[in-house]
Amino acid sequence: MLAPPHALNAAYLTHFSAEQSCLNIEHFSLAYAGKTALRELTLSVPRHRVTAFIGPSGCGKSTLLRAINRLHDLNESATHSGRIAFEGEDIYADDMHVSELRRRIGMVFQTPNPFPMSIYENVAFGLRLQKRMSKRKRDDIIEWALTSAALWDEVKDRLHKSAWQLSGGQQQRLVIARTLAVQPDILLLDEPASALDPISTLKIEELIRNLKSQLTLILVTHNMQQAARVSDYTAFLHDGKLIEYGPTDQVFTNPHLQRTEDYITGRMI
Ligand SMILES: Nc1ncnc2c1ncn2[C@@H]1O[C@H](COP(=O)(O)OP(=O)(O)OP(=O)(O)O)[C@@H](O)[C@H]1O
Repeated sequence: MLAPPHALNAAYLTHFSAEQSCLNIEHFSLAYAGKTALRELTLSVPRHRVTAFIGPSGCGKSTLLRAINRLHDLNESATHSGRIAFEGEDIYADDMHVSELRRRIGMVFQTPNPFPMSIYENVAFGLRLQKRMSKRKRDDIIEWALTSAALWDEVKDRLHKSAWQLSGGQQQRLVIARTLAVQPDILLLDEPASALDPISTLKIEELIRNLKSQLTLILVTHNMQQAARVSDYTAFLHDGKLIEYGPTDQVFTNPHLQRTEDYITGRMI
């Protein structure tokens, strides 16, 4: 059991201790071509929990998620200050191994993006980098990843068929399986169900709830019901700032701040 969060720096900004959290964002700011997108964010993310980032369009949710995965590295206009520490290590340190960081912190995007290859090869993709792995071991991991992504039963008889023959919802679960196969510690999900039908969306939500026994999840969503259904903690961002952060039940039923309530009840879009 996770101990209750402690050391609140303000009643509406929950803070987790170093033992409770795997990711610590400290005074992190980011600008695109000098235009500020994130302002002095300080936030810690608890292990084996689902944390939702919510807020109006343009508030910086995806920018923050991409910063955690160092996806701004190739964008010369993006500049940042402050620190993001993963298990105590500064992810922007000069000696950080970025591909290893991205193995340990996987990311799934809004639109399913399976590679143009078979279902099996999609999940095997990251494992092929580990040259010494036997086929038997690789097959076991592929079955485990597809089972964890709640897809195994639907694809076990057609593993060598093209991934593009799957439905959109199945493709998104395949992408999650591909990410899980390399055994990340954190899974970042950027509106993973927004392109899917309601039934596929519910499957992804169930999957998210089940996966937290294995890893830590961070979910960006526009869908308030989805955040309420799947997350344990919710961070509300507005205009690049962290406004309120706390247990999802509390943020949704009894928020501390009027601005949070206005957003959750649809009075602020
Ligand atoms: N690559 C980029 N170059 C320049 N500005 C960007 C870039 N990406 C995002 N922005 C700007 O940064 C701000 C935050 O955008 P971001 O996409 O992170 O917000 P968001 O909360 O995820 O929005 P949405 O919910 O609409 O996806 C916005 O003003 C956006 O226009």
